[in-house]
Amino acid sequence: MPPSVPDNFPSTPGKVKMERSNYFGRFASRWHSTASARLLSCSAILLALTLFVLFRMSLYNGADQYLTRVTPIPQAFKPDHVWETQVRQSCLPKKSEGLIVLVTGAAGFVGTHVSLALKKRGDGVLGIDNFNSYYEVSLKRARQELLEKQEIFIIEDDINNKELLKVLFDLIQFTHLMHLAAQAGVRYAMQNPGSYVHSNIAGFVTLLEACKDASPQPAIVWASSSSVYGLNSKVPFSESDRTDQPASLYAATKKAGEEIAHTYNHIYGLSITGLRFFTVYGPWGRPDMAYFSFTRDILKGKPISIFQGANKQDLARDFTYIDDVVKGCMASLDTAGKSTGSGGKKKGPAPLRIFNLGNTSPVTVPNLVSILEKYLKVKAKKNTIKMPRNGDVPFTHANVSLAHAQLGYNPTTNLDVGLKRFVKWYLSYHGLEPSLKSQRS
Ligand SMILES: O=C(O)[C@H]1O[C@H](OP(=O)(O)OP(=O)(O)OC[C@H]2O[C@@H](n3ccc(=O)[nH]c3=O)[C@H](O)[C@@H]2O)[C@H](O)[C@@H](O)[C@@H]1O
Repeated sequence: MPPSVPDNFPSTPGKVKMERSNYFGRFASRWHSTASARLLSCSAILLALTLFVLFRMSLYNGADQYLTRVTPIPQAFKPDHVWETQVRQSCLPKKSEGLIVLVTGAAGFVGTHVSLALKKRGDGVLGIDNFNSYYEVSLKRARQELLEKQEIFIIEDDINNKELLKVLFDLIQFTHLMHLAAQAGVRYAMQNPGSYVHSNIAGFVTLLEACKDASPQPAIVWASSSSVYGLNSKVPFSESDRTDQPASLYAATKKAGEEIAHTYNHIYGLSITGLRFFTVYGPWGRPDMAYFSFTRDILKGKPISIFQGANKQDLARDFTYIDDVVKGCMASLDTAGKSTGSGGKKKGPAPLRIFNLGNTSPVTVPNLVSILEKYLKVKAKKNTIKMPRNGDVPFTHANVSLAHAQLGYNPTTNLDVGLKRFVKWYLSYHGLEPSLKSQRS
């Protein structure tokens, strides 16, 4: 709606305005002297009014479209008995002193693996995921099936639904929030920037608001990203290195998350641990990532593009295997100190931590492709092209000594071993190797 102008709104004083009104006065009085002129001026006013209304409507619709896509209005949430029972059962720990963890992005790659690991050791786990179509929803559904087999319930909703979160936090006293829901992908940020703001910033704040209001407040562990190091050229990347040069909007939203975490820790006493993941890969992985899309294209005989940096330098990533990352996540949950506030009030200082979870040995993209060729037993059709200016960084390399000292984090899977396991899963999942089909279940 156009903003209404109050009656007492001061008009711009001065000479120009006076002259304009006099001119229009004289002009109008001449025209209004005949009936036909009066008719003409009425039609002109009507036409102008119609055009103005149409113009405002088009503006409003445009904005509204944007708002509904990026910030859906929270739906009134009314839980029923069946829903409550599913939630309570899923949250029930199977061991004494078990954690009660809300996992966001539970149908995602890391979310699925962490949920299963928690459940396996007897913790209570509840998932939430909006099942968006950034990549194949069928893969997310297949992951959900895996979780359901282990009696893990996933609520299908958006983390921005604060009414749902209120009901949930009133119903269950979560000991921990494992926040893995995010708009991932470095390069997609140029196509759909709004989705990064929606999930990685607005969604995170909505969750933190729910956590700070809870009594007792849960401890929070969440996924930041190695991309926050951006154009940092000091290697390996340490947590104390500069992170003020993000190269993509994705990286900028993750960096914003780290600053937001500081604020909620400072004001409300929330215990918050951020984990900077380094290009996590493995079975049940993300189809938008290079190792996954290369596998698909190599098997289809389609050419793949290998990006190169300045001076034809190969790009390199500190590819980190999913099982190592899961261990880092579990250790972060186990060592997270308690939040100190309750009902929105801070009672004392709480831990605020940040850790690199990488592999410590970067591998170039051409090397990654060679390993895939070996296990797929197919030669790739390679196009080597200059890295597009789309937010990529030339290399990543983690220093994990802090995570090692405080979490006992110790990555043990190299890229060769990890990709062998990935290829085995990929072929089995897609029914490309009948003998492996039985292992899928
Ligand atoms: O660790 C991280 O912080 C990030 O890791 C990955 O981002 P990225 O490292 O770009 O992973 P891929 O998209 O799998 O790309 C890996 C490498 O392959 C290169 N690549 C990608 C695609 C392609 O067609 N060709 C190509 O050479 C990329 O430039 C990059 O060097 C994830 O996609 C992010 O969500 C995550 O936060």
